[in-house]
Amino acid sequence: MGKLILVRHGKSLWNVKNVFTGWTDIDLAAEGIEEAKNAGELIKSNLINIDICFSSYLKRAIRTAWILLDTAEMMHVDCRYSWKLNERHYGDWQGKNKDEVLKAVGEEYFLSIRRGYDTAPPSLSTNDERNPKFDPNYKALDVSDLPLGESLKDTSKRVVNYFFEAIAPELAKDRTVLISAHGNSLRALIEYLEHISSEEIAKVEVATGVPHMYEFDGKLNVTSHYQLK
Ligand SMILES: O=C(O)[C@H](O)COP(=O)(O)O
Repeated sequence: MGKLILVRHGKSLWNVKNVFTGWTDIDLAAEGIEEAKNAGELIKSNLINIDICFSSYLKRAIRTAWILLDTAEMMHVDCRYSWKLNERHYGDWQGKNKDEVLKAVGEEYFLSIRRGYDTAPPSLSTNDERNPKFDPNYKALDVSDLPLGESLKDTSKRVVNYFFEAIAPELAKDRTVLISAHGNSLRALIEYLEHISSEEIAKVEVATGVPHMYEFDGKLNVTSHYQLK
């Protein structure tokens, strides 16, 4: 079985401003570019050879993958992109400052959405300009597949589904796979891979730009996981 490397994109311009981002296509901040370079240096210094790369459709994850591969001198590596690795859709909270939302809705409700498992944020209305159906990047998709606001459970369904559809077959070919994605889409995958309960996943935070390595047995059970530092 191959190895899996998960990396959350480097800090974006909205991470720096503490704004809910979700599916909003915000680029890396200068600090995020440095984090992606650092992740690439770690891959190189640990003599890891990446065979294939997967990223979400969002430029902060795509650029992180490109910078990482460039720094690791592996720009030839094939990259595949899927909306199913996108960040959790943050519904009507997208574009809003996190501290202001917290103040407006109270801590309990805020945390039930931000770190709870099955509570979704307030949905976008179908005619909201932030609805992904208005974004040409998603024009090939069925509108009924496009979220207007997701819980972690909703996010987990599409991410884990994609893992089995596209990524597990590469691991089965003994390939070393890089996934560049997002705080919550990676929490959803980590919850699945490490058998973390839906209560315990609330405490799991994924730092930006830190490569997480996973090794497996022949049945795709995780045998070890560690962070490159
Ligand atoms: O979409 C976002 O705002 C971030 O990528 C993740 O946000 P969170 O840590 O507030 O869930």
